[in-house]
This record gives sequence, structure tokens and C-alpha cells, in this order.
Amino acid sequence: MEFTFYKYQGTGNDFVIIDNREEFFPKKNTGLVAKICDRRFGVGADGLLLLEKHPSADFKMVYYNSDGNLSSMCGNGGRCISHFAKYLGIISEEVTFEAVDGMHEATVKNDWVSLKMNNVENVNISEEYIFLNTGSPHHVEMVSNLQDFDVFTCGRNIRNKIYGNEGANVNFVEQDDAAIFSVRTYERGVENETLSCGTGVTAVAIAMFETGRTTENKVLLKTPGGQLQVRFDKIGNGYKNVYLEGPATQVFKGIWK
Ligand SMILES: N[C@@H](CCC[C@H](N)C(=O)O)C(=O)O
Repeated sequence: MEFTFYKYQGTGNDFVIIDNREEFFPKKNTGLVAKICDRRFGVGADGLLLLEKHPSADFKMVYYNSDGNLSSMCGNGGRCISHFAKYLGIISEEVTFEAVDGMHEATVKNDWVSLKMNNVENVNISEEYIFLNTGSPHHVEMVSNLQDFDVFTCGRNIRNKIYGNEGANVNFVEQDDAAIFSVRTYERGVENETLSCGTGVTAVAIAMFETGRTTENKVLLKTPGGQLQVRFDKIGNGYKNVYLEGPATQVFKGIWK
């Protein structure tokens, strides 16, 4: 089957995006999604996103990991698909869309996208790590010498040994300044380190605040693919008005054959 696709990246987390408003895409074909995302036999991407019609919001986002399976929320994907909606002329600057974890709002200004994430109610702190769900499940662990850290081996072990079949994404963090943290993430469903993870840096920002490592409610996160910003309000025991902000770019357009 032949169709047009678009390649996007948000701080190096890359996605194939398809306009599926006419519902032509075979959504249950896990093998096809995995092949499109394959970096040698396909386009190559960390995930695939479908933009679909929605009865009340501007669109619906359907997200697959590069293994071909549907998954939970993708923050960088949400920023990229909002940019794509503007490119298609569906929206001007403000957008609302539904993802698997509920409704989201975003603002797109040139290549800068601010995405409102879900409220976070529970942050579980143990001696060695923090676990929270920001639309996707995230393990957050402090390390030293992040640059030389073996993210792949340690991330894969933690993902499998602690979280079993369902898995979780694993973020390794080093503090650079009062409100600046470097982050490297092992993503489930990609089963490798990615250059950036949006729900991951959101989890890190909240985890750093909850554990007192920062007192700022606006945090800069440095990933191997670029910088993201997360801001939030702590209200009671939870976190509201959580925004993930950073660049998103359309890289190219192609025809899948
Ligand atoms: N890269 C994503 C996270 C996507 C979800 C993750 N792989 C999972 O299955 O939990 C992001 O930017 O949030």
C-alpha cells in the first residue's frame, strides 16, 4: 500500500506521523508499524503517530512504539503531532487533542510547542529511586557521571527485573544546577536509549521537586537530543498545570510503498 508520511523530531525523539483522518491505515498491523520504524528496512523512528478525527477536539492522537505496539502517552510525540496539526491547517496556534491518557492542550509557535500534560497525583519515593506516571510509567534514578553511564544495560535490567512484562521507562539523572538536570532515558517499546523522552523529563522534574532536590517549579532538562522545559504547580499532594515545552520540527515528507 502507498501513502504519504511525515518525519518529525522533538529533541531527537523521532516519529513517523501519518494523517489518518480518512482511516486508511491498517491499525492492527503491528508488523507494518515496526517495519516503518525500522532504521534499516524502513523510515526509522522511535515511534509512529496517527492523526485522526475526533468528535469534539481538534484531533485524536494514536501512538505506537517502534516495536509496533500501541502504548501509553508520548510527550514528545504529542508536541510533534500538535506541530503537524498546524502544518495541516487544522489549527492556528492553540490545539486540543485526545490521547490515550485523556485530553491535552498545546500551543504551537513556529517550532516551539508547549504541551499540557495530565495532573500527577502519586509520586512513590524509595531509597534508590522514584516511580511516577506522567501518562507513561517512569522510574527515576540519580547517578553520577551520567555521560559515561551504561544506560542501555542498566535501563534494560531495571525495566525487566523491577517492572516485568508491562515494563516502565527508566530515566537516569544528574543534577547540574539548582533547577537544571541532565537526563538519559531507556524507553520501553523501543527497548533502547532514545535521545529524549517527554513524559520522562516531566517525571524527572516532578521527582526532583518532590524529593527536595529543587525548589523551583520551572525546571530545565538537558537530554542528549536537546533541552526541554517543564513547569508545574504543586497543589495539595499533587501536581497540576504541568507543561512540557521545547522544539519540534518537521524533517521530511515521503511516500511509503
Ligand atoms: N518518547 C515518549 C515516551 C513514549 C512512551 C514509552 N515508550 C512507553 O511505552 O511508555 C515521550 O516523549 O514521552
